[in-house]
Amino acid sequence: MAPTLSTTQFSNPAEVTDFVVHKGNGVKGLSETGIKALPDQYIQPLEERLINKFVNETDEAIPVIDMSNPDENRVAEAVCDAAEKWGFFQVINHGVPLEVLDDVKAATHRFFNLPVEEKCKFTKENSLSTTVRFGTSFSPLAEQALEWKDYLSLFFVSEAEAEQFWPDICRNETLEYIDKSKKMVRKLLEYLGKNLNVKELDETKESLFMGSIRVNLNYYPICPNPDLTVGVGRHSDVSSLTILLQDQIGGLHVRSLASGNWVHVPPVPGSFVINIGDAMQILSNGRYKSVEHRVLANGNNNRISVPIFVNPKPESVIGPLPEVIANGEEPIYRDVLYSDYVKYFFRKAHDGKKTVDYAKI
Ligand SMILES: COc1cc(/C=C/C(=O)SCCNC(=O)CCNC(=O)[C@H](O)C(C)(C)COP(=O)(O)OP(=O)(O)OC[C@H]2O[C@@H](n3cnc4c(N)ncnc43)[C@H](O)[C@@H]2OP(=O)(O)O)ccc1O
Ligand SMILES: O=C(O)CCC(=O)C(=O)O
Ligand SMILES: [Fe+2]
Repeated sequence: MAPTLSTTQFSNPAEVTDFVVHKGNGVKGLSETGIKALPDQYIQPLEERLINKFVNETDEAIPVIDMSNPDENRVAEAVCDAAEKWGFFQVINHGVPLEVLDDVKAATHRFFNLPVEEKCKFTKENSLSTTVRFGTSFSPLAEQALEWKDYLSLFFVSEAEAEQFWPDICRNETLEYIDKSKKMVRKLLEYLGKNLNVKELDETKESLFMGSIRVNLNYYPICPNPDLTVGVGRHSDVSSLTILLQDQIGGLHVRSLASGNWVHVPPVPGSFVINIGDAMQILSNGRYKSVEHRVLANGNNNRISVPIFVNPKPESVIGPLPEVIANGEEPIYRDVLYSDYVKYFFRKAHDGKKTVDYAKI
């Protein structure tokens, strides 16, 4: 007979929520109890789970771009083309030392392997800074069905602030990861900007495109019934650009704009997955696409990923760039305060591409 919740240490779903969300054990703690059946609150509606029906592993793949190609115009063209047609691509030979990537992955494992009392120092309730937050799922109080993921979210204010508030066990590696990725991020934004008639990344444009940085350390533990739930539900990022480091396990899927199929993003050692976020979609007046993506849960392996969300400053007003509108295009988005946009995103469950409607005219 299949095990049920009543055959585990939990006698009802509320006890599970208390253990995972309120006591801070996360889904990692739940997975490590040896739980054999997925608790009810993790069961996603059918339409959110039937991913395999729409996955096309062979015909479609997001572009892989070699950033070391000496023909820089070709690289820029490939980046802009992928941003318009896919909203997603992978980069190899990007100049970020592989050691930095290995170190931040190891630091992620170290953080999640801390005892629960240590991790709990960084929950929303306990954290000494609003820039540091350890949590689970996405927005547990707003969600009908929870997601099988724990995270540590770190908003960069300054080295001194990080020194004071970020967890010791992963601070230096995360700061180094941000620092060493900046050159690549600037290059990508320069390519994307030029194609929108933005001549240079001056102070104003820098603040709009890359005025704030958030890094999440994501942990997806082994799941008892991966087909019934998700690691991360369908969403688009609210960033301008996301730089994602994933390990070798796989599970990230992207919605193809051409076919509507879900396309797997295969792990490529030493690469980054790059995606356009909502802020860039809005700034480019819809030219670059912020595309739906999701992460499957996994029944055999723990998985980690480390996205850097490159964002406008919270106090920036974002709307279609004057350089884009100058060509006579009708703006399809209004001006919105970026922090309002992000709050709107965080206060509801993942809902595919609906956040961007907040800024639609
Ligand atoms: C977690 O799983 C995720 C996350 C993601 C993330 C994708 C992204 O694209 S993240 C990039 C977001 N951009 C920025 O952070 C830069 C701009 N930042 C800001 O404007 C502000 O820092 C702020 C995020 C709006 C927070 O401002 P603050 O004044 O402190 O507002 P609060 O009232 O504290 O928060 C508002 C609301 O959001 C919730 N929240 C805040 N931070 C986080 C966080 N890091 N993770 C999850 N939720 C967060 C907070 O709880 C508040 O909601 P309440 O209901 O509690 O009021 C993609 C996919 C994922 O699965
Ligand atoms: O873990 C992944 O591969 C993607 C995570 C993600 O989409 C996010 O954190 O926004
Ligand atoms: Fe995402």
